[in-house]
Amino acid sequence: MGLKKNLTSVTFRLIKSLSAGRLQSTDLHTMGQHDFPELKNDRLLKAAKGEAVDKIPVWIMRQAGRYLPEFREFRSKHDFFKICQTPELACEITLQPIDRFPELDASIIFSDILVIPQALGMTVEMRPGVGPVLPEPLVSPEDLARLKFPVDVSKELSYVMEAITLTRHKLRGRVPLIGFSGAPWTLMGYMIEGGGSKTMSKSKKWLYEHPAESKKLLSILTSVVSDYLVGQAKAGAQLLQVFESNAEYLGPELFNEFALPCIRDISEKVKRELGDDKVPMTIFAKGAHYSLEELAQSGYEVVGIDWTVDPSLARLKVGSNVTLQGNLDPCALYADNEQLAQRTHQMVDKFGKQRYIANLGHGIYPDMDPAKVEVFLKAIHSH
Ligand SMILES: Cc1c2[nH]c(c1CCC(=O)O)Cc1[nH]c(c(CCC(=O)O)c1C)Cc1[nH]c(c(CCC(=O)O)c1C)Cc1[nH]c(c(C)c1CCC(=O)O)C2
Repeated sequence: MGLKKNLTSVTFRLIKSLSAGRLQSTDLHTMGQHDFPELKNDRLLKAAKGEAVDKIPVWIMRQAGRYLPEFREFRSKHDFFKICQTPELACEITLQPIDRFPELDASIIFSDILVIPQALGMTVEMRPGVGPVLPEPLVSPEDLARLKFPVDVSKELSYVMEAITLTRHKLRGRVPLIGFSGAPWTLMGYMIEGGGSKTMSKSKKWLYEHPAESKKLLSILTSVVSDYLVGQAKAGAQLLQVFESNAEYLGPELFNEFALPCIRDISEKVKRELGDDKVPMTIFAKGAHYSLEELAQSGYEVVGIDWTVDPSLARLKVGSNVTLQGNLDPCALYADNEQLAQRTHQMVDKFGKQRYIANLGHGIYPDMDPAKVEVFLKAIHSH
């Protein structure tokens, strides 16, 4: 019943986009909610569920981005968040790496983790050469009153749901579509620091100085992130990845007290809400090598690891009930082709072919030669 209502409202918004001239009429014809094109490449989903695969599935974090000349060309004409907010622009960027690299086994919707602080009423700008800036960060717990909560994500972030539905159609079943969100602690960090930070000391200060208010903020974020992920799955995302990119600033104690409970709550809420329409979920907590055992027990089918973690040790820690994802050093793509292929093969040897999704250990760097991506992808598939 809830699902039906949600789908109807997504379709309604697509029709509104059409009448506003944002979509072509041909888009609407192919947009029946229950007739997505049949998936032709299900390696990613099979590996996530622990089923055998013919080849190791591979994709790349930040695969749609500045290392692609076609992205830079597109970006020179459009504002970053304008792309995120315009379904057909987000769709076009999502498809760029898929069109270029036939070896990719997954697409990830073009967006950003910082659309959540925006939905909560905060201003976020993407400044060239700087990265994201939140000009009015949360300074003290009184600032929590500034957040617009509760928030109806199906309204505030409807553009992401529309982009997902449109992209599922435009992919024509070539590969599955991944939806994503930032995890609460990582989002809290940006909201307090006002952007990136080398230490996260302002947001860590909150954890020590205002633990109850920190938990309140984290619980607001947990609720919004859960609704957001449910909405993405209903709109057509076939796997959901949660990015806890700032786990590296916490040690096991702070992580277990503040970040992990939210990560657990999110998988539980999302799975409960989706019921029979559940999709596999991935947790990527960058730098949380100290918590791999706990992460493997936190309700996610896939645990992503960064490049500092040895794959064999990670497997020992997580056991055999989860799929591992990762973890080539993004800088290994600067090596010559032969060395890159060799290092990629060594990595796969350590992970093994079962319950494994190949990726880099973090996002690809903007100055990377796209030809190196092809070497990496081919080395995975030829293994
Ligand atoms: C921490 C984080 C952010 N955003 C994201 C994370 C988690 C993953 C990670 O740890 O890298 C996630 C993200 N951001 C982007 C995607 C798109 C999908 C994809 O992976 O292809 C995804 C999955 C686009 C983007 N997000 C951003 C760009 C580049 C901005 C530009 O085009 O000017 C892209 C393509 C900007 C961004 N957005 C963010 C930062 C710190 C930056 C600046 C750093 C940088 O420039 O790479 C916040």
